[in-house]
Formats: sequence, C-alpha cells, structure tokens
Amino acid sequence: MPRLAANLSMMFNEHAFLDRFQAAADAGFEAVEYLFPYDHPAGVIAEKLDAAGLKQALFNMSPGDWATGERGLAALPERRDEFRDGVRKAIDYAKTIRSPLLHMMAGIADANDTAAIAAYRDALTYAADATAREGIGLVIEPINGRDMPGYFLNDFNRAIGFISDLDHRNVKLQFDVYHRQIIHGDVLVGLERAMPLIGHVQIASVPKRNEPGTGELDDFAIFAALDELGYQGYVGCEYRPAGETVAGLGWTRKLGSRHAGML
Ligand SMILES: O=C(O)[C@@H](O)C(=O)CO
Ligand SMILES: [Mg+2]
Repeated sequence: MPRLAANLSMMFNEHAFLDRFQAAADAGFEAVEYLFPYDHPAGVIAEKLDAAGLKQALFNMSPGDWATGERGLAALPERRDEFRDGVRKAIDYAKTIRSPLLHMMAGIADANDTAAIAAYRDALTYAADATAREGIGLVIEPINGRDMPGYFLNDFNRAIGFISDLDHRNVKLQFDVYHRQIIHGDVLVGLERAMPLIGHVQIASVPKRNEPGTGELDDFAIFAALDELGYQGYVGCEYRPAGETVAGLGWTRKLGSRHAGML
C-alpha cells in the first residue's frame, strides 16, 4: 500500500501553517510535504515535525518572487547567482528538517529558447551535484500550462529527456498524476515507462484537483499500479480538499489496512 504524505500547502488550510503538522499527524499521516518552508526558521519546522512524529517527504527550492508570478529560476539565465543561492539555502533547510528530496522549479520561460534551455541544463547540473554531496535527492516536475501558463517544464517527455541527457543518478522525476493527466493522459503507461526514473509521486483528482476518487480517473487503480510497479516512495496528497480537510479523508479507507488509522 502507498505511503501517503499530506501536502500542507493545500491540505489543512483550516490551520495556520505551523499548526498543520500536528493536524496532519492527528489525521493519521506519517509524512508531510509542502511548497516552501522559508517563511519559518528551519529549526522551528524541525521541532514541529518531531513533536508530531512526522517525516518530511519533500519541499521546493526557492521559486524567486512567488507573489509577483515567478515560478522558479532554473531556466532564467540572468538569475543564475540567485538560483545558486536558493539551492544552498534549500540544502541547509533540508539538512535541518531531514528532507530526503528537493524539487527544483524551472521558472516561466519559453521552452524552445536556447538560452533558457542552456540555463536549465546548467542549473540542473549544479543542483544535482550540490544535493548529491549532501545525500539529498533532486526531482523535477512537469507542470501543466493551464494551471501554470508559460512554465518552462511543461511536458513529461522533455523532463525525461533532461534527466536522461544529464545521466546523473541523483536526478529523478516528480510524477504528479494530476499534471500527467492534463498534459498527456495515458497515466498508467506513463507511470510504467517512467518508473525507473521516478523519485516522487503526487496525486489529486482531475480536473478539480480535489480528493482522489472524485474525478475522471480511477485513482485507486493508480495506487494499485504504483504497488505493482514497486514504487517505494511517498505519494504526496497534493489536492485542495473540496470541504473540510479531515471530513474529506474517507477516500484513504479504500487503500486498505495500512491507512485504517486514518480518520
Ligand atoms: O504540482 C504542483 O503545483 C507542485 O508540485 C509544485 O511544486 C509547484 O507548484
Ligand atoms: Mg505537484
């Protein structure tokens, strides 16, 4: 059965960010992920994780100025120094909160622009080497252009191409089922083919990005496929609850005994 990580950027928004850790543990989660921890000292987050008995699954490197629409710096040649500062800061946080994975966001840039492609490759190499030195894995995630217009890494095949070309054992794919379905469909075949390269999985219903089991896909067939394919990592529950978070957790009971303790 899959190991679930609550995504605290989307779930448990009934609580202030630092209170979401205990809320997730109380609801039966063993791990958490979220977009960014940088509004809080790493030590404070580590205390929240420890107090709640939670593991950290993953978080993202700095995206630049999120409030003004920036979505990562890796493909922006003129932001190379800032990108590298962000890598070092993310690694410092990851060491303190014991995150095994970091997600490198690409940024808003023309996917066919040669300068953006060169910057992205350079950033990937830099981040792969820096994280590998610390024993932290690096993942990249294709994101659909409806939710994030203009995002550089908007195609799973391109992401796999970048990973294969780099041939660095520390770089893997973040396979978000929601984005996969919107960009390409063919989720089960996509999972099977990419499995050797997959470092992290996330799930939500399509198209509303709510609880699994409430959209156009058979999300439980996807969970079963992950088991059959031998996926060992966490599945990040990166969905916006349709109502109150805990009230919407009934879907976890369909995953079997491992989640029997969940509300
Ligand atoms: O799918 C997503 O949106 C996230 O996993 C992310 O990291 C960027 O928003
Ligand atoms: Mg995602």
